[in-house]
Amino acid sequence: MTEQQAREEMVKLGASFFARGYATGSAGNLSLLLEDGNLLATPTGSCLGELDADRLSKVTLEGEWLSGDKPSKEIAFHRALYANDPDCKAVVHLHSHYLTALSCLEGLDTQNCIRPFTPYVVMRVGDVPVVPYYKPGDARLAEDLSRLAGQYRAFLLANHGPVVVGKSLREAADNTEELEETARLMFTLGDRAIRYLSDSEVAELRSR
Ligand SMILES: O=C(O)[C@@H](O)C(=O)COP(=O)(O)O
Ligand SMILES: [Zn+2]
Repeated sequence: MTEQQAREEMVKLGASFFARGYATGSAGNLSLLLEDGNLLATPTGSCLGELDADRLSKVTLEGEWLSGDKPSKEIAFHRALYANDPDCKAVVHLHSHYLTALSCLEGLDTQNCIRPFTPYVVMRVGDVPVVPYYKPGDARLAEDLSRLAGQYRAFLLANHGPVVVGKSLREAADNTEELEETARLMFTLGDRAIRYLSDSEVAELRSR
């Protein structure tokens, strides 16, 4: 994919998230690894529904701002994921409604906050660890994600929202949506008794 195609893909997916209510206001940020080894990221304060392909931020993996508008305040945690996960080619962070609601609950299993009850989330994402609460932009988000990177495809920032990696921005976006729909199902099911997938059913999905 050329840099221009990557820019257009980011604009298109940002607009799609926004149009369907997965992103609101200026919350959330996206990034992807360009073929030249640099990162393309959404500018800080930008609305995902109104990104401008020519004003997207270009930064090095070391964090030097090369061109475009000032990068997201979360660029450090995006960089931490690329640096520590060779399969990570794109990152999506949203404040999507149900995952953010989930991130505010007490007593989450911090190793995996989404106990599997449908197959697709296991097949596409797997376990989702919880990163403790730090204020947005805090360097500790990058430190914690550095340690978890490479072992997981998605993370839930406590009292904040999801962070999802992918081999492409499209894959990261699709997986974010799958997680958001799973969180929505959790709230829909509420206190009803759920038949969770058994360990062997989960293992079968993981070994495909
Ligand atoms: O929650 C926050 O403030 C950030 O994590 C965020 O979602 C938007 O920050 P920018 O990417 O700097 O606009
Ligand atoms: Zn955020």
